[in-house]
Amino acid sequence: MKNVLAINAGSSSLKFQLIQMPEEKVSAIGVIERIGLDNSIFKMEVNGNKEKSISDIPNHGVAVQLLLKALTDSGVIKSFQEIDAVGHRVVHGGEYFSDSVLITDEVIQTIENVSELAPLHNPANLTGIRAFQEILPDVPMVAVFDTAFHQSMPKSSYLYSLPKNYYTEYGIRKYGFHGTSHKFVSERAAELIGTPIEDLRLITCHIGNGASVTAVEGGKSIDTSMGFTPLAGVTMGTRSGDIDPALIPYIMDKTGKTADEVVHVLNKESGMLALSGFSSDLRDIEERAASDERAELALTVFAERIHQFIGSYAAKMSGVDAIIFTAGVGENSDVVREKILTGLEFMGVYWDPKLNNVRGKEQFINYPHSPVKVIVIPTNEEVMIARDTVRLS
Ligand SMILES: Nc1ncnc2c1ncn2[C@@H]1O[C@H](COP(=O)(O)OP(=O)(O)O)[C@@H](O)[C@H]1O
Ligand SMILES: CC(=O)OP(=O)(O)O
Ligand SMILES: [Mg+2]
Repeated sequence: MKNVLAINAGSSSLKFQLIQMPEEKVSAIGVIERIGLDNSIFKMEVNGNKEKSISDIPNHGVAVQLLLKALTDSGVIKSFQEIDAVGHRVVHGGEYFSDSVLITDEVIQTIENVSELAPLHNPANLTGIRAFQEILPDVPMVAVFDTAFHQSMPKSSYLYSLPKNYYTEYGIRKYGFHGTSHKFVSERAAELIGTPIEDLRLITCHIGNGASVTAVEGGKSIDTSMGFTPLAGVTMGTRSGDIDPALIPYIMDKTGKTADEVVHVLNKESGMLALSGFSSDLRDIEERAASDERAELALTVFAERIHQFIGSYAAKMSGVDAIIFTAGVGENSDVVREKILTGLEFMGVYWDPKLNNVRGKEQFINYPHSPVKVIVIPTNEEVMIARDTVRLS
């Protein structure tokens, strides 16, 4: 048996799960938020017991120390020595990684080199890796990339229609993200359907705060809605998704903002937050939709973009065997799923409103006679991280 710690480090947060492998049993789960601010929050759940504490956690190094101390204090492990390996989510691996990898100095250098491509995510991931290296120098660590699963995309999907040297000199291309989740739910869908994944055409919809849709043919990602960065594709919580690129200089001109400031607006002040005018959180928006026109319109835009991607990927694969919904919204919102699926009957999608009334658990929501299956599958990026960590450490 091995104890694997799966880490998802953000700029101001650190999510963790301690997982017993190969049983895939979660022995502790938690999150540290507001790192670097005052009143940082530490939350952990062990065997159904929840604990929460507030203190100032100035950096990720201190957060890691606190996390390890909490794990030993709670008795899940007796000492740090019982942690056999640590797996880290790394958002951007560029074209260097088509699989997870054991972390070496060279790997860290490469992740650092591609940080420019994901300035919101990679530096935070690296901070997490370094903090663990310092405290657990002899424990093997593995990096699991959001981009890896999408490295199978053909050139025709990942090349932008731009001068060739932009790709060859600057690495400008579509990379795609949430790959760990798209891979997890496609493998699980094949198991549930009972058909080898090699024989399936799947469309996986990861709809959380960040959202992306992927075409998975024969178990491989062949196209995905996010792009060079996680800003592209469908409308998200605070991200615009696809817009006309000519808007950027136009907005700069009209508002006096710099390019960086406009990109910040597109990442943090757009999407559902901008459309609804009050929240990026889907629960808030659903609650008000009946009485608030802007909230209802936000829901419609959100669902319509995903609906269109499904049509486009079905065209690309000359058909689809199953559509999969996952992540916070995909797993929980029958309202959004209904809006996305309505009107897809022309391509053989027949879904049952009764079965669609489901939250947070695996369920087929199509009628038995539907040629296209529709499945809700809770994602589990952490267990994927733990599996790869065991395989590579
Ligand atoms: N029961 C629910 N009904 C509707 N939406 C939900 C529900 N639970 C969570 N969500 C939505 O899921 C989103 C967060 O998804 P999540 O996958 O946790 O995002 P991320 O990992 O990107 O932070 C939020 O918009 C939240 O409102
Ligand atoms: C890559 C990405 O968009 O991740 P998240 O949804 O966690 O923000
Ligand atoms: Mg997520």
